[in-house]
Amino acid sequence: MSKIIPQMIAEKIIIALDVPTIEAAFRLVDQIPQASFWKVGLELFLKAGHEVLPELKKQQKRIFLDLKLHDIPNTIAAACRILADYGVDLLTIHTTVGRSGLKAAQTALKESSQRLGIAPAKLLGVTLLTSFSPRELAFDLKIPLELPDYILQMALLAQKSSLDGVICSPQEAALIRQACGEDFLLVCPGIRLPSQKGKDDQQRTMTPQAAFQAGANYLVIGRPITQAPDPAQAFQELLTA
Ligand SMILES: O=C(O)c1cc(=O)[nH]c(=O)n1[C@@H]1O[C@H](COP(=O)(O)O)[C@@H](O)[C@H]1O
Repeated sequence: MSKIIPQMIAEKIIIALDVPTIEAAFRLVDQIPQASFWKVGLELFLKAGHEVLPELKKQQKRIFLDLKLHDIPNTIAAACRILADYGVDLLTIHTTVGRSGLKAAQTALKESSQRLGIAPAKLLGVTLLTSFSPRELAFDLKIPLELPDYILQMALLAQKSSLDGVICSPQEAALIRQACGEDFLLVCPGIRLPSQKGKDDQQRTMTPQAAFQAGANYLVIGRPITQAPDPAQAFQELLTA
């Protein structure tokens, strides 16, 4: 029988609701009552964001709204003013929008939340998607930096632009933690057990334990839990492995 994971660890796991319907989303939420932090990404947001987000809040779940914004500063700021209404806990933007776009997003979020009298979402910059390999960075994107150095530069840009933290693979967490300090939030997708490695689009992965040891504050886990025959059991097993 698997061990029950301590609540303190369970609260640091964000489960990705990458499902196409509101019914499928709340089936998962009901199946794993110990999970308190859920991620709504593009798929579910586009289908039913205006229903899912208020319902998650009603159930007192914490919410990571992962829309990975990427646009010019004026458009991003306008989107952030609208998104602030949802009162989510975390929100993502691509760090490659650059310093003015990152600052515009953070300012718009803070001003709108203040107006609404709610805590602003913490804004996280996506450094480099965990589905990228070093080879793709060099040969497809033609970035003339080693992958860890590129990601470090993106994290430093996010920090200089007043973001609260970044999304990075756990493989880069220790490097970013050392450069950006203890208060900078590191949220890490790309979580796989050794037996699950190399079976899908995730390229830069680590186990949950190793990711926490590397300095991650939160882990984002999707398919290893949501596509398992028994999601609640998979949640327990992943964190006690
Ligand atoms: O921003 C994200 O959450 C994200 C960034 C990234 O670099 N890689 C990444 O996988 N994600 C998200 O994290 C989740 C990972 O899901 P699984 O690969 O199924 O565990 C997905 O919802 C992705 O959209």
